[in-house]
Amino acid sequence: MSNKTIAFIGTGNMSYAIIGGMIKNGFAPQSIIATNRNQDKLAKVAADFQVQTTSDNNQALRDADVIVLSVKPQMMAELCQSFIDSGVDFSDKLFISVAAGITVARLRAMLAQKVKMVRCMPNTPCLLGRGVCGLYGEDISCEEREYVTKVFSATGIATWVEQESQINDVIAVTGSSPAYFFLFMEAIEEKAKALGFSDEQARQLVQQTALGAAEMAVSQPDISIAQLRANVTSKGGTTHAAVEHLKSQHLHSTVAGAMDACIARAEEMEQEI
Ligand SMILES: NC(=O)C1=CN([C@@H]2O[C@H](COP(=O)(O)OP(=O)(O)OC[C@H]3O[C@@H](n4cnc5c(N)ncnc54)[C@H](O)[C@@H]3O)[C@@H](O)[C@H]2O)C=CC1
Ligand SMILES: O=C(O)[C@@H]1CCC=N1
Repeated sequence: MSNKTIAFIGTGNMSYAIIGGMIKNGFAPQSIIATNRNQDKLAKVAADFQVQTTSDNNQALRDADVIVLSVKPQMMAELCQSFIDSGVDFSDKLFISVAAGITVARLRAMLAQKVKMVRCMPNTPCLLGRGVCGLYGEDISCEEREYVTKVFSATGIATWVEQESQINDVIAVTGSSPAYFFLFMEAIEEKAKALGFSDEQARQLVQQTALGAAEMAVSQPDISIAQLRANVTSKGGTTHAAVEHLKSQHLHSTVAGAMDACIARAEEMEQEI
């Protein structure tokens, strides 16, 4: 299975990141096909990673053993219908969907076949090999599970969940959460500029601090994140004042509410799409 060809159908932000992680971690470019309707996007992925590219999804469907469905959820039904219309026999292919809010049952209905199916919930740091992917599979062999684990381990941490509903929890915890961190960084950057730092300084200061904080957590797994925060917080000092303000504004419940909203939206999409 590890010699298989894998095709990414709709290579936008997310698939570009997964392909980048795979290439960085030793997957052969010739074993990867990227498709897109947009020629500029195909040219970029070809130039950056030397993978095969085509705007012909049906050709990719025919040539690959593993098909990664990575268009926006709203485009999925149309894409699946085009596969059916192509006449290509895809009954024995392994499908992987990275789409939020579309269940295995719905994907199989769209493809009009009970295909082997994995749902994967990745995040964009896959590009750097620092991603997290939640995985859930139905009717896949041990060998296929191993292959999928190998692909997504190349992009960071890959973890299987037992229940499909847990994929929505993964979206809230890791799929969408890079955006929460970026939003926090944006807020600090904006205030740094208001305090008079240049755009370049503000960007450098915020990104280096975010990186440093993340590396502190990663390099000291025995120290809780709460303790790392406490270590910055001198009694009666400046950080204490800042943290108390954030707490008074209900930061924890705001974040929990955001994650609940994320899950609720995924559940809503499951009904809509
Ligand atoms: N961006 C993210 O952080 C994450 C995205 N996802 C999922 O990944 C999927 C893709 O999201 P993004 O990459 O952000 O979107 P995107 O819009 O960047 O990429 C989708 C690409 O598909 C292309 N496309 C659309 N229809 C096509 C067709 N019929 N044939 C060939 N190409 C076609 C578009 O030109 C576009 O470049 C979504 O289903 C989303 O739920 C999952 C986890 C994280
Ligand atoms: O916003 C979205 O719907 C996708 C899924 C997780 C991250 N981006």
